[in-house]
Amino acid sequence: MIELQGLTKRYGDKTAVDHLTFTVRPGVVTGFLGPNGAGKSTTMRMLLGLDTPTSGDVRIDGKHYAQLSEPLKYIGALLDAKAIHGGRTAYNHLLCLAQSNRIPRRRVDEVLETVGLTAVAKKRSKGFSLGMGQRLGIAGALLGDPEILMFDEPVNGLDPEGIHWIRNLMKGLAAQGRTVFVSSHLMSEMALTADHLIVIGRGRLLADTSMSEFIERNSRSYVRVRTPQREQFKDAGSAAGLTLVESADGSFEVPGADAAALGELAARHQLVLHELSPQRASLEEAFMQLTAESVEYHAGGPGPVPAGGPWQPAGAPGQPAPPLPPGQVQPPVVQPPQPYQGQQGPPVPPSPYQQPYPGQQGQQGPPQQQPPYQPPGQPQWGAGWRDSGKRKGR
Ligand SMILES: Nc1ncnc2c1ncn2[C@@H]1O[C@H](COP(=O)(O)OP(=O)(O)OP(=O)(O)O)[C@@H](O)[C@H]1O
Repeated sequence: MIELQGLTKRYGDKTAVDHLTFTVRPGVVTGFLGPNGAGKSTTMRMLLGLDTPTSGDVRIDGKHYAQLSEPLKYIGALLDAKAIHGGRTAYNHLLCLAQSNRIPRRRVDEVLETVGLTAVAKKRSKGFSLGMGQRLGIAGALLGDPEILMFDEPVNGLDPEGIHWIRNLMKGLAAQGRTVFVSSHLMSEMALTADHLIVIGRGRLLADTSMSEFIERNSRSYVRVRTPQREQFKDAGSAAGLTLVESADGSFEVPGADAAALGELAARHQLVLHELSPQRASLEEAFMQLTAESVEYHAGGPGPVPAGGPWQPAGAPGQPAPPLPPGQVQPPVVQPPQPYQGQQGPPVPPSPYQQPYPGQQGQQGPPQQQPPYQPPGQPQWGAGWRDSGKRKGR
């Protein structure tokens, strides 16, 4: 578990992290989102003791990072894939990490196999592509078989197969009851991976809620209707007290409507429908809606949220988001995460360790959104050396 209490970091006049209080719980993948410069990396650095908080506190399983002996056995992190000694081979890089935390040498081979880098283990990392560097960073995070894993933009530079692999890896680690905290700008990927979301903007907490609640609260749902009898449908809808918004493509958007009721309305008036589909915003749309006021670095051209566009915050249908006074942010949306699956959920699947990533040795990847690696009877790596008393400081 990771706990932040009033965590604040100032660099001169700049407040990078502003009184952040939240808890990252085990058993779920928690996504950490925010626009560029929101303070995600600074928060993660403070967690690992790489930056000192100006005020507030951050703890890992109740301890400060500096209090952990052999910290790789508690928390594994990938912050910057390029932050490695380029002259070292992948194997030696991991061996150095392992030896500094009294992790057995055989574990290096295991994590290299897990991330699919065995074939290049003896190559210097300075020749690695971005994706290979990411894999090496992930291997380092997994090295100590920690209960807490933290990844800053882990899919950066990974090919589609690699993205699929890391998604399943993270879900599998969470399903084992571990704490998985991951930042990403790839909203489509986050939507597939994270169960819970922490969203920050300009260093402040904007939301701490489940994925579904986040999308529901920060977007508007509607039903799309397409009919060749547009005028008759308009009349029938108006008579029923519905608001019909005509789209440029000729379809109607009916906010707050129930698709079944609309179908029955059309049937009563003997109207032909070519489409009747409930629409829900994507995570990306909900994210842009919530963080619109917090974006510091805009590209040229129109802003990130279409003014008066179809997506409006929940509770204000048909109205653009009201501007906030300077220096203020929306009150955070805070909802407790789902119960720890390790306690109340289905049995925890075996460790993914020792399984090469999909594509290695011609293996097929597991189906999307399924726990990834379920080799029956596969021993969980780490149990041996942990039980033999080598794990210190717990
Ligand atoms: N060492 C530093 N000195 C001064 N300012 C810093 C330092 N590190 C970060 N900042 C500033 O703090 C703010 C937060 O930066 P941070 O890198 O944590 O954001 P981020 O959410 O990780 O952004 P991105 O998504 O672009 O990686 C930014 O305005 C950044 O310029």
